[in-house]
Amino acid sequence: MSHYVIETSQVSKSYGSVLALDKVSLRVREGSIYGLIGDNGAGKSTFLKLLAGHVFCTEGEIRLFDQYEEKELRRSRRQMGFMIEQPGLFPGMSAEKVLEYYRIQKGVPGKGKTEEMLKLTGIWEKRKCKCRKLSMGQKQRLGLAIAMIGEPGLLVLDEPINGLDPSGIIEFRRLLHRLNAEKGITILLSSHILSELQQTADTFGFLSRGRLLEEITAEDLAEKCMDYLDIKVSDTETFAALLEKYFPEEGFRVLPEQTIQIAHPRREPESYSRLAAENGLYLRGLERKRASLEDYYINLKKGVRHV
Ligand SMILES: Nc1ncnc2c1ncn2[C@@H]1O[C@H](COP(=O)(O)OP(=O)(O)OP(=O)(O)O)[C@@H](O)[C@H]1O
Repeated sequence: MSHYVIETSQVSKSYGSVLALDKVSLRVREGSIYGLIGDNGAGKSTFLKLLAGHVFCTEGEIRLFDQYEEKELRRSRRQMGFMIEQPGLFPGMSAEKVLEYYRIQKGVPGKGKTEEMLKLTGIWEKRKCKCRKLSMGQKQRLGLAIAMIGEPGLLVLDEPINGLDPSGIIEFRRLLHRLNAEKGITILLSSHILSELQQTADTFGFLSRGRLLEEITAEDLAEKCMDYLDIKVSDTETFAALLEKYFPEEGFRVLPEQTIQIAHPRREPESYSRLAAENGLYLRGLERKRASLEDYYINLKKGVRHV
């Protein structure tokens, strides 16, 4: 049975007259990498700050590791690592000293932890470098090391890939996958870079204007963001039989108007038209349709239902 480390129920947050979050009920399964997707101002940071206890909700309930009372929530947060807003990186201090400062501040025993985290996050080589001289990517890594220093079971990262160059993004993504796979850490991260989240997360939550429009697993999303080929053919029954015989691994369904739809086609469109022509069938049309995560999100915001 799935166990959820984060569960919010009908959580709302207003800043004066601005309703930043509107009845958000969201669940993060233990062991997952959850991507919170939303445009600028959608409420992502506010949601993550609520989890961190930096701001409080005006309505609703938050559960962290099954706890919901304020005192217990504070205890739960000690099992969490946060990278929300830039952590205080003292410009004149070395990366190692800064991490050591946070280790002591968090009461984590053993100087060896600092070394371990510097190595784990890939900035060991830069440990003597002053923070002001670190690149953006190195600062992000140090930020992650700070979030990781208490060996949390759950990481909450707000736009962690912001400002990283393409290779930095790839490296950071690999690092997150490693932390998830090898250390079993659950990760909740936000981003407005959809294509990147698509490669990182296994579950998605779409936030728009403070409302959670949908939660969906990567599997279901892949199904809905489908890549398919619509083939209009003179005789669908015969063509279906040909597909079964010659291309048995293709998944297809027969639609109205003499159309056969192939999901995730494995061949180039010409292969299908050739199959039809060689067997005396007349091809009336062939159309490839693809929907990206971007398309999906845009349609979701417009209220378009996906089936
Ligand atoms: N401290 C604050 N005081 C007043 N309004 C705020 C405050 N913080 C956020 N807001 C408003 O709440 C809404 C949600 O903001 P939030 O920062 O949570 O969005 P976001 O999805 O993280 O956006 P971005 O991607 O731009 O960081 C916005 O309309 C914003 O202007």
